[in-house]
Amino acid sequence: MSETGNGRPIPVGVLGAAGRMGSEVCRAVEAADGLDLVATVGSGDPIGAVADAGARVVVDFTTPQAVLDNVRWCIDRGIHAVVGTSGLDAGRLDQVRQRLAGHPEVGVFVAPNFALGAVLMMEFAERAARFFASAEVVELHHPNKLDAPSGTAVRTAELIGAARERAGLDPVPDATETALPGARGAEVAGVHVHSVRSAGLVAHQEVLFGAPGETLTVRHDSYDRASFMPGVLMAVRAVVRRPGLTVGLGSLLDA
Ligand SMILES: NC(=O)C1=CN([C@@H]2O[C@H](COP(=O)(O)OP(=O)(O)OC[C@H]3O[C@@H](n4cnc5c(N)ncnc54)[C@H](OP(=O)(O)O)[C@@H]3O)[C@@H](O)[C@H]2O)C=CC1
Ligand SMILES: O=C(O)C1=N[C@H](C(=O)O)C[C@H](O)C1
Repeated sequence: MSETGNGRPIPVGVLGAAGRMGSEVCRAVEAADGLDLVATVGSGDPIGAVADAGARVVVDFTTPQAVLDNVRWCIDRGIHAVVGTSGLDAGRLDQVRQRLAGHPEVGVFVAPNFALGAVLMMEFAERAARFFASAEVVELHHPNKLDAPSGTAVRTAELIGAARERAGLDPVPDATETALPGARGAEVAGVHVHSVRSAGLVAHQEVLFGAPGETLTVRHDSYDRASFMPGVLMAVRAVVRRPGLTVGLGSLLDA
């Protein structure tokens, strides 16, 4: 099946190919109709291999430190990018937008979480936010994760914070006067975010809402990295038809 309209499959390169996510993405691309895995790049390899191999889309699952340079490199060479790596905060996304301005034909697709259930969990949390005085996010991950809080938790807190602001809610009630450092977690957009790291976990998040007499818990669990693959493949197929920056998988689910 042709994904490009030219009768040929989309050539795909993967950055971070030896990592937990990168290796899963390589297997998923190889097994997917209409996609062709043409280059796999690890931390010791030259990124130029993806251009040499003719990749039209690059998937990046590297590190928060490496990702921005990788994305800029792709944009400058007219290669579309699908980015799952965390660490592209609002300021860094602005830098991506600026770079794209000089390459209007290129698409960059960034999603803090490619699991469809996690996307829905964020949407449900955003919808619930205005009805509850209290909101806290607890994210739980495997102990090899480099960043805390997770990109998903930061994005969720931002969505909740914005919804609370639109609704004119007061700050979350909290009488804490003394606390050990970190006891109340990190604060993102006025929402407390707690990070748990434990062997046995993959990627999990709970959003706890509270109002007088009731609580609502919205929870998502990724038990296996296979959970991220349908979203990654969806983004790879979409990005060739979507110039500019797209953030989040939500827009694809409604298409
Ligand atoms: N959006 C989503 O749905 C998801 C996002 N993530 C995010 O993806 C990222 C990767 O996670 P994970 O796979 O668990 O991490 P890993 O550490 O398992 O993999 C990262 C890989 O990238 C390699 N690497 C580092 N720098 C470069 C570079 N400049 N070029 C090419 N390869 C490089 C590393 O090599 P080496 O080890 O030699 O340094 C490593 O093999 C994280 O930021 C994580 O938060 C994870 C899961 C889902
Ligand atoms: O490092 C991980 O594993 C994950 N990272 C992403 C994040 O930071 O939100 C997505 C998912 O939580 C898995």
